[in-house]
Amino acid sequence: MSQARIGIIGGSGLYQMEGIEQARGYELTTPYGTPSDRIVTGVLHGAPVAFLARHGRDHRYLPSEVPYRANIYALKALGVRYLISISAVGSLQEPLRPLDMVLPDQFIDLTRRRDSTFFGNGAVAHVSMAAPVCSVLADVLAQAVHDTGLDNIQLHRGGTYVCIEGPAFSTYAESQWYRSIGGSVIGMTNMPEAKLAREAEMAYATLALVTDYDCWHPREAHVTAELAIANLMQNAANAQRVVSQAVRWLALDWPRSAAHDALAAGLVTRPAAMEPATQERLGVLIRDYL
Ligand SMILES: CSC[C@H]1O[C@H](OP(=O)(O)O)[C@H](O)[C@@H]1O
Ligand SMILES: Nc1ncnc2[nH]cnc12
Repeated sequence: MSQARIGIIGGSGLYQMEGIEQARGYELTTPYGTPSDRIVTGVLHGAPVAFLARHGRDHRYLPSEVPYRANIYALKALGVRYLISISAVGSLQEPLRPLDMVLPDQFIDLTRRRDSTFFGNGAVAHVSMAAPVCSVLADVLAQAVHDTGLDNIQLHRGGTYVCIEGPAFSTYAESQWYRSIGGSVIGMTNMPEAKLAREAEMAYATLALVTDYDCWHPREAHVTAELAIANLMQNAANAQRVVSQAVRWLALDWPRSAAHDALAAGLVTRPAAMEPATQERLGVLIRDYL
């Protein structure tokens, strides 16, 4: 199987990645089920990458239905160590305007019915999520936005992504509450994705594309899926240019990330003490600790 060190997960409106050479599709199955779609590996700007459409290329999975564990496991099996997530988000703060880009550095997980760990069944791990985004990867993305010279697009470094269960958008009262607890942007997918990426020891960062003002703003239209996807489409080409520049930077020196050793401090159960079936299920995730 080809090795891809950089993973790219495309969200709503971004179902394929332009410019991947020597492209090859993998239909994988994992101990955690089947990923959202085939994974396309190849070479982007000289770097080995793997692309996956989070909701499937025909957008068939609700945020609650996305097989997050299978997605991350399959990317890990392909060799991914850096994971760039691209997501449509609503803005919870006036200065974050539709068509702006945001690199969130925190998450508030308000999801309720998703599998958010690979562990369990005789294997315990508690990874740190104090700094859920890899700052090195976020720096690379920021540099890439700068290099790409997107003059009319503003980039905001940092901010808190509030992840709701969905699929309905928020009520006005909820939207105001998320603002009051410090939310910058809102979406439905980055949790548990970011937690699972940390368990899989991948450096994770989200390039968030603002599509709307959710429903709190006194003068702006309330979000609809149509509005969000239309605005995302306007920005999809820009996002692809940013990602393709970022992978070029990453491949220059493959920077180390604290996330690459997340299980060194997080894994509580010694792999030798795990049942063989549990060891096998965790597979590539604990390979370095056997
Ligand atoms: C179609 S708008 C709502 C939808 O878009 C975002 O998904 P993604 O992060 O995959 O771009 C949001 O979280 C919702 O799933
Ligand atoms: N307002 C919003 N709420 C949740 N997810 C979103 N994705 C894009 N806009 C959103």
